Amino acid sequence: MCKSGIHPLLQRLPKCEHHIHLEGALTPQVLFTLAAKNRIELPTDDPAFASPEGLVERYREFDSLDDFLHYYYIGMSVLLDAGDFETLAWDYFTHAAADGVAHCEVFMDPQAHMGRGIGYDVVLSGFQQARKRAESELGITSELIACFLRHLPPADAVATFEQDAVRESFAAGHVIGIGLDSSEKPFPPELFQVVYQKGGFMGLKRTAHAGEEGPAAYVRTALDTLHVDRIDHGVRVIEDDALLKRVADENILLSVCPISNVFLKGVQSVADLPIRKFIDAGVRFSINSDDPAYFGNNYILANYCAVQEAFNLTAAEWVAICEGSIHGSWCSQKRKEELFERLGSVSHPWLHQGDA
Ligand SMILES: Nc1ncnc2[nH]cnc12
Ligand SMILES: [Zn+2]
Repeated sequence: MCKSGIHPLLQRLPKCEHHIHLEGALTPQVLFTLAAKNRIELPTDDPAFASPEGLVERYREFDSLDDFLHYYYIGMSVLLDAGDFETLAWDYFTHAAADGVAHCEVFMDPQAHMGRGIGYDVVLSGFQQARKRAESELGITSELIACFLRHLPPADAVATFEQDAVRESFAAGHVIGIGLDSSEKPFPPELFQVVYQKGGFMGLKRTAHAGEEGPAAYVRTALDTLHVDRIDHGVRVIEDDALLKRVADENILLSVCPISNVFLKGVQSVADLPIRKFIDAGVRFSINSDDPAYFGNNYILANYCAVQEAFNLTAAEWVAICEGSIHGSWCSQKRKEELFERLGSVSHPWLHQGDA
């Protein structure tokens, strides 16, 4: 909870989350519980793995994206059966519900599981089970996005895309889009043109991490060569005026993750992010948690609060951010209309009483 007078509004806003890696919702507690259940031996040469508290401490001092990813990939080694994936996703959905998420579009990393012998169907069925339950018990709608890992060869992404189970999940609409994540700097987006072209032929939605640690130029090549509909992070677009204008003109949504950027040392503090500049330039963006279990257990509302404490936005500006998040979502038009209606009823009194 933040000290802002508009905290109750922030809590109640019907939020759309577009940038959350389900594997990044694996808390140290759940990690240890699943490791014990599945008899997975955690690394013995790293004292951080001695206890959940040790991991909590270690997660406070990541010095880069790659330092975090090292722990992220070890962490997911405890996920074996469909129930484990369901447990993980359900844990995220309950936090999301508490924070006022109405709709979310969640990432998964199939190659990271298939590469250690876990079937795509196992991963998918666990996540699907949790999604169904989230809709019926929590009223949260969701979509699933399969990310390709940019530290693996582009041919690996293509081979994964071509697997029958993967193609079937796209064709059936169980997975509506593709993304690109993992280590950014040495792996520019254009390396992955072939798999994105295949995604385009299948009518999939497309997004890619770009401009997190990598340069603004990666945002441009993601747009030009991968034909993405949105950009994950994208904060370094601020270094290129022409590109910033293009992102605004083309209504490209940036899925910004403020607390993640601080934990991974992209910026020193949330106040260093270009939030005010994005608003002034008419850039559409949403605010997201990225890997909440690794970044201080800060889910979406904590990210909204961190932005509010740094930028002291008005109620009208928050409503505009939420409107942009709904417009930029990949849900049905009918669902968007429901979300707009909820936003209108929540925001109405605030917009008429001015900012507290
Ligand atoms: N913030 C991030 N950037 C790139 N890849 C990721 N995978 C999980 N979180 C990520
Ligand atoms: Zn991410």
